[in-house]
Amino acid sequence: MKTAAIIVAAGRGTRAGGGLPKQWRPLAGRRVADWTISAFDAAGTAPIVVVLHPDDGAVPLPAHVLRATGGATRDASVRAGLEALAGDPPDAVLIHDIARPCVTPALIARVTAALESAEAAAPGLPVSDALWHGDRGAVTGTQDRTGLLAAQTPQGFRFAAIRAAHAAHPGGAADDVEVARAAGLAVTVVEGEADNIKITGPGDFARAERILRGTMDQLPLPDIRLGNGYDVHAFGPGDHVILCGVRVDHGHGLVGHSDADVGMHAITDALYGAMAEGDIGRHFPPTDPQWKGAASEIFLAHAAGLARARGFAIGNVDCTLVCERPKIGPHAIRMAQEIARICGIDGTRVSIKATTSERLGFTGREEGIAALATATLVKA
Ligand SMILES: Nc1ccn([C@@H]2O[C@H](COP(=O)(O)OP(=O)(O)OP(=O)(O)O)[C@@H](O)[C@H]2O)c(=O)n1
Ligand SMILES: C[C@](O)(CO)[C@H](O)COP(=O)(O)O
Repeated sequence: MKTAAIIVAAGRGTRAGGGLPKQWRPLAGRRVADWTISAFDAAGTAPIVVVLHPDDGAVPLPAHVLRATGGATRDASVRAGLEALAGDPPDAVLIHDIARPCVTPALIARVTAALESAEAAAPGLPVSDALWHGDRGAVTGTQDRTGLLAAQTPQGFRFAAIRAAHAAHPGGAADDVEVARAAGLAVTVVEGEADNIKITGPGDFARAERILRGTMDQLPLPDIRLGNGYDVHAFGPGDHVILCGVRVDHGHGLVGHSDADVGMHAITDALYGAMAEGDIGRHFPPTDPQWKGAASEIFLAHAAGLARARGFAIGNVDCTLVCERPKIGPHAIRMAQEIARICGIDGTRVSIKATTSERLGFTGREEGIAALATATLVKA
């Protein structure tokens, strides 16, 4: 069943105060809105429509999120979200307040699952406090709480049914369950979550922050590995060198069993090192004639593939080439692009730089080139 989400975000958050509408205020390191949207991403709900106030049209949102312009009331904003989806209608839709950033993917999944057999489903929690009527600071009566539930979002519906229900409703509903019931839809109650609070007043930010930070503490730490690599190749006869996959004209070539790409070898060894998998020599023995003159891309692609197979993403690669000549600067960007292509990562994660050794040592005497590399591997 294709289940979309409408996240209503066109309110001004007047009760929360603070100058900025509450959905754009910071909370535990990101905006309130980012927490809410990422919970739906984590639950695999797509597409997601965020309904914005006309003044917020330019607010940054993740690229995959659809935008709609809301109205003067919550139900008008929901209708705008429904119309934004109507061109390519989903089977079902979850309607959620952006002001509930502590919603969990598990709750979203419960509501979604309930829609397999119900025309509408929404989270509710039995009211656990006693209820009073009050007037000007005085209790004027009590209210029996038997059968009372506190209503939460996301509230889920078959798309065509809730669109028709909203079209027929005169407006002024507290939530979409009220609209659905007015149209005669049966609504199944799904167990809500006490932490799925709606940020309403100024004090709710601290409470939501405590909830979210608690969630973050329970997340397993990412598995981060760091590897280094070092390689040297001597100059020999020739008219070019291959460095990080790029041919560079030079008065000498580099001597080696393979194409002698010293930079790519150092990077490959950094990846193997991060996995405690030895070095190139272990995987591609120099005594094996099949690797004679081989393009070093084969080695790097193997190390990157092994990392992927073990569930690691390459976080970044940093390589320093040590030589007086050839000059690396004019080729560094192309080298980084080539390494990124072979590793299957974004070019911004690769750095290729160079230094001379101030004419000292074998690199200073231009007898060869050395390369050092560092790479990180990350498993979430
Ligand atoms: N015209 C409106 C009013 C409300 N909402 C959304 O409906 C949700 C629940 O509303 P509420 O918590 O009352 O938010 P605000 O209207 O922003 O708050 P306030 O009443 O304090 O101004 C929020 O995600 C809010 O952005 C909306 O999309 N369009
Ligand atoms: C939709 C809702 O969050 C369900 O509890 C609630 O009705 C929104 O209330 P508000 O009056 O817009 O704050």
